[in-house]
Amino acid sequence: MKFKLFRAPDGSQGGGSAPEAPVISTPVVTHGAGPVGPTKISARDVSVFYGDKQALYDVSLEIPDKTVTALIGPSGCGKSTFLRTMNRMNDTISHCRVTGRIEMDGEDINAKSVDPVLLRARVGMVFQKPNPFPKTIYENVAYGPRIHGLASSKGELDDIVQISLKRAGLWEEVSDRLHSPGTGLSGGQQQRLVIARAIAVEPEVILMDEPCSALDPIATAKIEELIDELRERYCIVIVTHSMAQAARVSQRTAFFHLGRLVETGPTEEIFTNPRERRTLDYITGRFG
Ligand SMILES: Nc1ncnc2c1ncn2[C@@H]1O[C@H](COP(=O)(O)OP(=O)(O)OP(=O)(O)O)[C@@H](O)[C@H]1O
Repeated sequence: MKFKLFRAPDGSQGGGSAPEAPVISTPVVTHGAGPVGPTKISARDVSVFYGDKQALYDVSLEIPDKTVTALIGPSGCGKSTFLRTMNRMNDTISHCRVTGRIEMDGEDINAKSVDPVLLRARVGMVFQKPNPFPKTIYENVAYGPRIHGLASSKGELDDIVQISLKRAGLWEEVSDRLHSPGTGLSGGQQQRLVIARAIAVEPEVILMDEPCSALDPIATAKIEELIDELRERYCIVIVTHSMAQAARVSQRTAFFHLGRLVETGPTEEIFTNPRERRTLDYITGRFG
């Protein structure tokens, strides 16, 4: 599989001169050696505007299946904006306009025929702050399958709830209190509950927007382990401010700066031998 970094017609993506190798002397632990899947999502020349203000400029990026892709870059560079284009969450912001093309499995996700609610079931999202519904643990997970008609009986729904909680690594901790409020769980457990909720509607892609930033180191480690397990089954895209986290959990990394995609590639390469000076400066903490 060959991954391309498409450049804007004026060649402006990237910019700056390539740094000289070797660039980093400290060892970086990555899962980057594993194979990546075929392209799941393909973004071409995607620009996003909030009113008159342009937040993303001609971003073109191929996102592989069965792989964790990390989006990194300084605050305000457009990571979350780009993440939201992949399940049309930007549609919910009235002054937001998206141009360019985003395909999932070769289909234009912005086509008139695509129902955004169904798209968001296929492309689930996990936010920074765990946001369980004010319902029981069981109902948090059962809600989506029920409204999408995925279970034909109570028994089937019970199975979906159990499988989803197991895949999210939470079953052991909650199997004896499924009918207690989801909001009564710890922050890390709530985040895994939210992941179970996303999994329950059989998504193909899971978008994660800084999913560990509200969690302590132990809960963070559990979520990172879970992400590593989930990648066998799903296409995962994670926005993170933590270089260490990007290096630990992802196989591909895309570095954004000032609304542009500067560089993308295998995580190990981005962290040890980036092509662009700006990437090097960011990962070595010179800005951001
Ligand atoms: N709803 C919105 N309305 C107007 N401007 C917005 C909105 N959301 C984001 N922006 C602007 O778009 C730009 C990109 O923001 P975005 O949140 O995508 O960046 P980010 O890289 O995810 O930042 P952070 O790491 O701080 O979350 C910023 O200038 C931000 O102020």
